[in-house]
Amino acid sequence: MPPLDDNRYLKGGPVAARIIAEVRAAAQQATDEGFRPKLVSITVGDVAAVDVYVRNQRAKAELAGIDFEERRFPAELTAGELEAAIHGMNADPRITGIIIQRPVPAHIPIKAIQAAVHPLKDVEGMHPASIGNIVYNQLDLAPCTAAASVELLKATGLDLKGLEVVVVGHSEIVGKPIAFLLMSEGATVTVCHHMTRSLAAHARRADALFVAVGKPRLIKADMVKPGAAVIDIGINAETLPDGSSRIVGDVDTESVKEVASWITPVPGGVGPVTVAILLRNTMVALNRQRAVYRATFGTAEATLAAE
Ligand SMILES: NC(=O)C1=CN([C@@H]2O[C@H](COP(=O)(O)OP(=O)(O)OC[C@H]3O[C@@H](n4cnc5c(N)ncnc54)[C@H](OP(=O)(O)O)[C@@H]3O)[C@@H](O)[C@H]2O)C=CC1
Ligand SMILES: Nc1nc(=O)c2c([nH]1)NC[C@@H]1CN(c3ccc(C(=O)N[C@@H](CCC(=O)O)C(=O)O)cc3)C=[N+]21
Repeated sequence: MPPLDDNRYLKGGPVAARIIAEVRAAAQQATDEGFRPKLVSITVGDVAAVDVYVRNQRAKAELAGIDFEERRFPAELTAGELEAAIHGMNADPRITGIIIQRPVPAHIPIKAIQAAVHPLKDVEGMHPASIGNIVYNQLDLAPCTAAASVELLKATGLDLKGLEVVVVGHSEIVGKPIAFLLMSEGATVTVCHHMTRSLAAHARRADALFVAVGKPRLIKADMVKPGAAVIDIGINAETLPDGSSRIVGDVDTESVKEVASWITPVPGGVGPVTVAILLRNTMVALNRQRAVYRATFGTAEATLAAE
């Protein structure tokens, strides 16, 4: 197997740019028709892991023509206060999408908070009703990182039907939805986690390996099948001996790139596509809200014309 050359790096930039261009056209059209998309990001407390994400959300939303507002709450906020703020946003017609940045402080029950977001404004697909849609093979609004990871695998041109895929990590927001999305596409999916007996034995069977654990260099070259596609979802801050810090993934890219046929770099891989999918989801949510307006206020003729 030849070592990976430069164009086998599965870069997120071009995939993200294509998605953002599509979102931009859709946002422009919706705005012209009187439905301006607006995404609100909720952060509770100071979380370094969220800062990069929110900064990129703001920058790309601006590029796509989507209004963006960041609402930062103090770490002492109670769950009740946060729920009340979310209910206010649900009822505000100017706000068309809401994302709750994770993690939130331990005293706030994240599941209850995600369920407080109205499903029609749930741009991250984390409301139980939204995540349930994925089980029913309705895939147009999936959790952003999971959808981004699958989008990158598709960019290899590999046929997902019958593809042997291993997902390492089974969190609700990343690993599990990846497994469901891939099952819907016809892949044969194995999910590994911290109790898996031989991670290496499973990982080595994979034609496509997804890694979402949060442990730098967990996946080494001897755990990867020659010619596989490796999607590295990890975003870990690493401090260098000189005191500076950088972002690394969960895969030992230096060694794995000698074995794999495709590998997503960190940074520059899944991250930028995650942001693009969030904006695409914002338009999916807006279109669902418009369908409700049409169904509620449209005359029969107008409803037919819009279809
Ligand atoms: N690129 C992006 O857009 C995003 C990147 N991330 C990054 O992805 C990574 C994972 O995030 P997230 O899913 O939220 O993290 P979680 O901590 O919620 O989940 C980690 C998962 O890894 C599993 N795990 C832990 N140790 C091992 C091990 N030794 N072998 C196999 N599995 C193990 C855990 O299993 P168990 O529960 O059984 O312990 C758990 O399912 C992080 O680095 C995060 O920063 C996250 C969101 C977005
Ligand atoms: N509800 C919720 N959903 C998330 O998806 C979520 C979250 N909370 N909390 C934090 C983590 C982390 N995360 C990132 C996404 C993109 C980049 C990103 O764009 N990274 C770029 C830029 C890196 C840089 O500028 O240094 C890259 O990897 O190339 C980073 C981090 C999403 N997360």
